[in-house]
Amino acid sequence: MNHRTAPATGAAPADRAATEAVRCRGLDYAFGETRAVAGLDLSVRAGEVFGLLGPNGAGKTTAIRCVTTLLPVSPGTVSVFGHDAAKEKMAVRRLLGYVPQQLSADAGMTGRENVALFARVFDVARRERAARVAQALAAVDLTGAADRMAKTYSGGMIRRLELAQALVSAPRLLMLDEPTIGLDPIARTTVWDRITTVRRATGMTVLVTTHSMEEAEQYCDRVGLMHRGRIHALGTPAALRAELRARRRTAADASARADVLPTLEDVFREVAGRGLDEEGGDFHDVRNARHTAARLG
Ligand SMILES: Nc1ncnc2c1ncn2[C@@H]1O[C@H](COP(=O)(O)OP(=O)(O)OP(=O)(O)O)[C@@H](O)[C@H]1O
Repeated sequence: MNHRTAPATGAAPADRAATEAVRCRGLDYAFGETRAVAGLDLSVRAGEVFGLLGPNGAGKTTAIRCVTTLLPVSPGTVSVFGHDAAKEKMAVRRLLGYVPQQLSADAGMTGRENVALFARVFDVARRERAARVAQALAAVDLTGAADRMAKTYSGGMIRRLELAQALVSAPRLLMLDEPTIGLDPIARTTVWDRITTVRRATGMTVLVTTHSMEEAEQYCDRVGLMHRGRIHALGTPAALRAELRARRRTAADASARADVLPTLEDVFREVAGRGLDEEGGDFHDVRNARHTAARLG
């Protein structure tokens, strides 16, 4: 196993607050007998796009929900830009925008009303609200459809609407749980284009969970491979692939594959071992639709 930690680990707490957007140490979370997160150590650097990858049930959503303060942190510690998620919940919530897996837009309201609701919930100053709502809708290319009911939107538009809801409070940390699940390739690209553009303009940090190796390679600065509640490998996609090739060469792997640059999926399979096949799971997304749970907001 190759588990590297971010350089910020040894920094003084004040420096960390500026350079480390998310810091989890020894995070554990269990649903009854199921230990969903099991001693998670994770550092997300300020300004990066960090991808949390892993098969179904790896614990990604549970870990993200601990960072959002929606689930309690115990045992372990979680901080967001230096604010403790257990002790300073409101300070943490003010710093982040969260796009959950579950649908969070209300079909019976217009796009603008949906975003305005989030602006109120997230305490955007009343006199700034209309402008900020318009700005968030423009950032996701929904200005033209803003006054239509959300029930008339396509899946891709709904996802962009949810992105606008998360962006309206101008978060320093945007957390997205499988943002492109169920979308066609063009809608996926559009969602990522919008995320990338806003990040470039604002310098916000992005923490995303995904099953898509292609998206991780293309859009994430670093990825953490999560399996059974912990990160098992961490680095840039290119570094992780190069390291696996080096390991195969060192192991005097006689097969031709020792010369071929492995894919990110190869890295994951090596990290997770044979457990994936034995459990009948797969690294690929086994769902092609999103959960339709009650609205979050
Ligand atoms: N509300 C819950 N009650 C009971 N068990 C849960 C609950 N939520 C998650 N779990 C269990 O915790 C484990 C981790 O689930 P989690 O949703 O965090 O994984 P994940 O990596 O996000 O998976 P996916 O890729 O399918 O979204 C799984 O075994 C899951 O069955």
